[in-house]
Amino acid sequence: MNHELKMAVRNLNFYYGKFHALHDISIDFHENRVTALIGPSGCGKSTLLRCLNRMNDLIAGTRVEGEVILDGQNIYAPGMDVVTLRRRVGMVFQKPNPFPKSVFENVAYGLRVNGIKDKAFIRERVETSLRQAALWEEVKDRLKDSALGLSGGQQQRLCIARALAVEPEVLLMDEPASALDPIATQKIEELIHALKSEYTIIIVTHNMQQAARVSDITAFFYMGKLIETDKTETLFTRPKIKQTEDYITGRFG
Ligand SMILES: Nc1ncnc2c1ncn2[C@@H]1O[C@H](COP(=O)(O)OP(=O)(O)OP(=O)(O)O)[C@@H](O)[C@H]1O
Repeated sequence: MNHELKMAVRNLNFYYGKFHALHDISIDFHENRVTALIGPSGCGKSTLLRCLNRMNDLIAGTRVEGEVILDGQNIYAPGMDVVTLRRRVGMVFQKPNPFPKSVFENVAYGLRVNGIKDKAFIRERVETSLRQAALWEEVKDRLKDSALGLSGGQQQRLCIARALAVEPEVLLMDEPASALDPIATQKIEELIHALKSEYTIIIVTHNMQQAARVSDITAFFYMGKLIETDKTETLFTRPKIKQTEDYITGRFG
């Protein structure tokens, strides 16, 4: 598989008002790799994830310094089209958040927002995305039913299908399985594994076993700082920094 550099964060500082939430973060994300961001609650994992598609722009009083480079282009440079950026860098949230619309319309939504009107194309994208999200077989006979009638695990796979429909290049996942039972969690983890052949995936997780299972690279954060990044196996078996070791052995956090 090709592991070209896809995104590079360079000397990123992030502030919520006066609160300095991320300190001088530099990290690379590669194609066809899953990178897990781990660390105790409040260490800045979700903040960093939201910096990668400028979701934090929506929060008043925030400020960013440094660069996030996507295919060689700084996403914070003036003139960057944020709608295009968010199409290229899709996001799945912690709690499944389908719209109160049909299964079909949930997946078609991003295409319609992007101005696509070709019905046959939309149908094809909806089916392909639902297949990629391993949900097609379960919903193919209920495409017109409300998405709110699906189980929590199905709703989360629907949200993944919705993110995939617009053909993103990078997929950001903020604790995508934390609201799900073990069987639904396993499905999401299998899905992440299958999707990495096509995407660059960055996942925030509280669950260290999950990070160990799904990711190739793990980054450990503590109090807004990136402490250590390594191959997942190395980070969990031979961490180089004491804080990482204390965290993964359960001595704090
Ligand atoms: N909208 C906001 N306004 C002000 N401060 C915020 C906001 N969102 C997050 N913070 C603060 O920024 C810091 C990092 O939060 P963030 O949510 O990124 O951490 P996290 O590592 O993802 O935590 P968790 O694992 O609990 O979700 C925390 O101190 C948090 O209180």
